[in-house]
Amino acid sequence: MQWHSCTSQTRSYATSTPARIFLSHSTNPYWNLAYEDWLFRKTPADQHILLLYRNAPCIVIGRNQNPWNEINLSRLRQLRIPLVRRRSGGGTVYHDLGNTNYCLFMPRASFDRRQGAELVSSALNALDVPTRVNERHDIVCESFKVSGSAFKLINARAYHHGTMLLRSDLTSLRGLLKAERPSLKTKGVGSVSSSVRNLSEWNAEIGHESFVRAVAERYAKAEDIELAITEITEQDMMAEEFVSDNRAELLSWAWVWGQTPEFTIDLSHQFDFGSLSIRITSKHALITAFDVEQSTLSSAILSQVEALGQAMIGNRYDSASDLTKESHATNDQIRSIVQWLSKVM
Ligand SMILES: Nc1ncnc2c1ncn2[C@@H]1O[C@H](COP(=O)(O)OP(=O)(O)OP(=O)(O)O)[C@@H](O)[C@H]1O
Repeated sequence: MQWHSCTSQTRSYATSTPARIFLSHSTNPYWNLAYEDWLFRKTPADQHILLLYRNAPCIVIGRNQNPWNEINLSRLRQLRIPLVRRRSGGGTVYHDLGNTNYCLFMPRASFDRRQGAELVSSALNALDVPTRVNERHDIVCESFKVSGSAFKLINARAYHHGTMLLRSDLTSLRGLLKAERPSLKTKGVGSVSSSVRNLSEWNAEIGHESFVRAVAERYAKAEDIELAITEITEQDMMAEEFVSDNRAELLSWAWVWGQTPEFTIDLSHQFDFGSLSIRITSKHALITAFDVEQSTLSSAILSQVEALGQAMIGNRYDSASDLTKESHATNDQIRSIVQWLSKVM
């Protein structure tokens, strides 16, 4: 048995498996997240690992979040940016090649919510960027958020992963994330919106390579290992059946949308011909109820609205707008209601 001592932390522990550092060359979020989960579940429980990766533009939501509450979905579709649901909790973040992610794996017994962020922040301080870790365990620079963190703990294992805004497209970031909709009630987790900045504002030279190098060096020192980075390609990932299966699950509708916690949405509108308030309930992203709460519509129109609502039950919430568009409404009033619904749902 070997003892690893930490030079920069107070932690000291016994391990039989030396710490390792991996750098992914894939920029595909599904492969990277699947590989991250493989490292979490399939490496020895006592092993400390650092994984670094970055993704092509995508939005990554937390395991228990509601995409309709977090994202400007029409903009996401317009920009053809994928929506990815990760396995850890926490909020919604934007990724692109200007954002590098780190993931620190460890035995649960050595897990500490702050330590990982402190390590990354001290690596940045060595690059002359004045970062610090705030009370939410986010890394901030002055008062601006530059990194967000999430954690996962299962049995004897834990990880802490985080983003790092080096030179991301902040206009896309802001345009794709949206304020929560007060009319949508959910048991899911809401994001905590912050003012974000890129680290390039403090260090014009900083980029993926220099960040990777600085964090890897700091980690090697803390773990008392030689600095050796194992580079991983998509081919390496594909060779592991667990990773391929995991990636397929991350791509599935059942995971991306179907994991959405139950929610209700209250929608009201004043039309020229009367008012309508409805409540739609959704479970596993399927419509489970459509209730008219209040209406001053004529009884003929109201019964058509109710029939439309009944037809929507059992359908995916994300296909409801198509369904309403497809309804062959011959009546102008119904057509207006259908158009309104397809816009606001
Ligand atoms: N790549 C990013 N890095 C840092 N902050 C971001 C990024 N993208 C978006 N943000 C900001 O972070 C907010 C979400 O923060 P929240 O604390 O809810 O999630 P998080 O737990 O930090 O996310 P993660 O777990 O992925 O790090 C967004 O509303 C936005 O203001």
